[in-house]
Amino acid sequence: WQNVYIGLGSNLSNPEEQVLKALESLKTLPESQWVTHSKLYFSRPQGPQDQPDFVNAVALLKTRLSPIALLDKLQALEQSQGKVKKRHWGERLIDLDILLYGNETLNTQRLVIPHPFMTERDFVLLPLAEISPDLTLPNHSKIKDLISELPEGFIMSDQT
Ligand SMILES: CC1(C)Nc2nc(N)[nH]c(=O)c2N=C1O
Repeated sequence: WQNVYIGLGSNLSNPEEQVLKALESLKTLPESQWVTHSKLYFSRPQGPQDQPDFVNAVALLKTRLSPIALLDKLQALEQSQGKVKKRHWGERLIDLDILLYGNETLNTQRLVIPHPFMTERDFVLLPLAEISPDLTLPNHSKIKDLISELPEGFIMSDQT
């Protein structure tokens, strides 16, 4: 079994509900075991600012699915939830990203693991640190150190 961390994000159509719904559907993935999920984090958009605030979370599962098989399942979940992605880095109904897959690295057209932008995203690093404070990345960088090196924060609040 491999530990896999999934990043969730939404900023359309009641984002909190979209993230909670996606968390429930992650529990139904085949060949996988649900472990835990972070609180929900509310943040200003990173990148294009002309879009609504985001709700983000991170889930931890154990899976026997290969990275690509998992990606296919996550993309199917996004579609079934009604993923509406108008423009690149624009608003979206739900995003499910593979952040980490065990200690593996992958660089293919469809999938790059660890997620290429995760190290400069507080809305990924903070929920990750909440569920796995001592996590280190395949390149041996520690989540705690990455958090201390972050530029200004986007997080406004997390779910109390
Ligand atoms: C548009 C872009 C880059 N910015 C984001 N900004 C925040 N706060 N949360 C996200 O999930 C997110 N996702 C993105 O893809």
